[in-house]
Amino acid sequence: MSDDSDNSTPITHEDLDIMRLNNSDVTSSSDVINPQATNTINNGSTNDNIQNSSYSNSLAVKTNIICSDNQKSECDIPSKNKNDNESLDHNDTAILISDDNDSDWEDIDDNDNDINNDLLSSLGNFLENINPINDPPCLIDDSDWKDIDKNHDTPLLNDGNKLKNIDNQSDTSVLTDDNDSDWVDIDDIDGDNNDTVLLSDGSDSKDKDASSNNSENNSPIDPILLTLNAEQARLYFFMNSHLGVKSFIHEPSTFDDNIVMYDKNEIVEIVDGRYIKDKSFYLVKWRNWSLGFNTWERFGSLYKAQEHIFEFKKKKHSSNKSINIMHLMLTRHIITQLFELFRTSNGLSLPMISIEDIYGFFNNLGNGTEDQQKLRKMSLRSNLSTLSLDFFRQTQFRDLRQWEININVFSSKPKVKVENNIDLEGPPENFAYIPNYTYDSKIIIPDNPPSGCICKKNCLFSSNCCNKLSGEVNVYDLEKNILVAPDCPVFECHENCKCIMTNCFNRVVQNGSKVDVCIYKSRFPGWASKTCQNIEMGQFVGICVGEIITLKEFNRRLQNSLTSIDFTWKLDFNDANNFKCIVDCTNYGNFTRFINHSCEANLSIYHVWISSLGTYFPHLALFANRKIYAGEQLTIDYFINRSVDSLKKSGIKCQCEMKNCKGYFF
Ligand SMILES: C[S@@+](CC[C@H](N)C(=O)[O-])C[C@H]1O[C@@H](n2cnc3c(N)ncnc32)[C@H](O)[C@@H]1O
Repeated sequence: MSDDSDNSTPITHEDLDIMRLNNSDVTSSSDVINPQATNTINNGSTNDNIQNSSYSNSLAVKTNIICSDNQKSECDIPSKNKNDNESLDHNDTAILISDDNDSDWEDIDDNDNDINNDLLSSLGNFLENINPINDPPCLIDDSDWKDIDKNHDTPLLNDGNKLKNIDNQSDTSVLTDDNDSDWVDIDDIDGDNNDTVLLSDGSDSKDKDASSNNSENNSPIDPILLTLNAEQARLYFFMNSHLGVKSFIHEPSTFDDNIVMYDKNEIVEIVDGRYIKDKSFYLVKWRNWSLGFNTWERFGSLYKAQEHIFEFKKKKHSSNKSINIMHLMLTRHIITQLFELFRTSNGLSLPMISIEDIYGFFNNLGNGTEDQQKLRKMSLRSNLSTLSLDFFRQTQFRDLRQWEININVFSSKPKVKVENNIDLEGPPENFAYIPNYTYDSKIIIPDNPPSGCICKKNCLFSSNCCNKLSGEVNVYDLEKNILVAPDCPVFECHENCKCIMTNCFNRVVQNGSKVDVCIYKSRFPGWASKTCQNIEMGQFVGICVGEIITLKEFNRRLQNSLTSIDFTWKLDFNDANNFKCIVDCTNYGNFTRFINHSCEANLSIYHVWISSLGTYFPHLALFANRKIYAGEQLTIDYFINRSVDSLKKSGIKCQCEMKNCKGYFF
């Protein structure tokens, strides 16, 4: 591999200046590419890879968990496939059924009666029994929350000490002032712990009957209910309507004696804020934690991060999205502990907790010694948090599973799996999986190459073949692995060649990749791609597809924050200053869009021409530059020609963790 090769690299900050200078009208380009538009529908693709939380039979909730805040383990090991022969049709409605040991996706509209009919009928009864007029909705909708920006809004606490126990006895609460943001005494002597009902006006209503009229009654039924299976719906309803559960949101964490106070440097920003019965909650985006770890935290926990709250209030962009009580049961601290505690090599394995068990806890909360009561409360809190996590985990599985099905509709082979055993994030938003380049009508790509080779057979050792343009007799070996270096252009045979298409040794990229891959969540840096099988050195792995856009369009997107240089590739070859188009993978792409950078990458980018010889429109094809083993993360060197000094300018730390890491990213 030549050091001075200038293979396609992501757009860099330096490039941006060049592009702005070069930003002449490129829309009239007559260069052409001919994407292989073979969108084969992959019926019956079953992907067993998405792991479900598997329940054990026992109620095995652990409390007093001592874990570090950082997740140490990362599940990069490819998960075991279950031997499930049953296929889901794309038209089938899939739901998740939990059984003793495992959870499988089942076809609920098949005829084989293998669904748990009791669950379905109880779901039916449950949904029928919700009377939108008389019954309270399951969700705490926005009417429960006040605008946090009013003048009487949360005053910031003056003194962190106030967050400690105020009477050195069993009280867990702190109170600050009359107006706002106060922690309620959860073990006060008047015994009204379970009395509090959350009302839209913020006032308490003691011992209110769940079915009586109140201001929540006019809220519509949350549509999420209609997407749940019976168990999920039962849990969802229980958690969001049980008065005892609601009262728990007033309590400081019972995992710890003291409130967990996060450091301001752990926080990127506050993205949302709500009031619930005079308590302030803020949705936090954590540094080095992905969106799947955004959590609602109480003001007290954010005491040391008040400047982020100021920033948030300045922006005043509180969203009106509904949240439910289960979100409030899951602080980052708790999610981290539960992930640490229940992680297996295949994902999370959460214990089975029934609603009846929870009732048992509630009924016995006041019994026994003080220590026993405290322990029960901690166990209850732990159980409620685990139930909440399991709920979100299951809805996450459903969403990821749907994404996986959608992806495989477009790829006949290989199968692309999707996995997230790291956090609660679902499929990336605003991203569509595509099998090939996409571009609008401004970009004209002729697809009829003027001439082809006249080889009689398979183009092996033929000095008159298209591959001669590459300067080599053979670009690919007998196994169809690449022989040349990345700085060598590759010209494959095409439709105007005389060779026998099925036997030709000079057609590899156009026939597609044979590698099964997995898009998965890694601890750092977010989504990634890995291989599910061994890959030979030189083997073709995939093409970087996305939207082909002009420089003008690219600049427009950049200015409007519609794209980022991190997700774009220049379509240049050996001339970084001479390119007309860019591949933007921000919103459209395939698994290559999730490939992270490594200073010792295992994939190299090649420029491959097939039906179009237009200079500016090569395919960006990825080939293995060494043997890659099943389960290994796939990586590209984004900055192959960049010096450490030029990378340093960005100040962004590279997270590839390789021995020869250049240290910086972009
Ligand atoms: C093409 S995307 C790769 C997928 C990305 N990890 C995600 O979650 O969508 C490139 C982005 O991933 C992150 N990234 C990839 N490799 C990295 C590395 N070695 N060090 C730090 N960040 C990296 C950066 O945020 C970069 O903007």
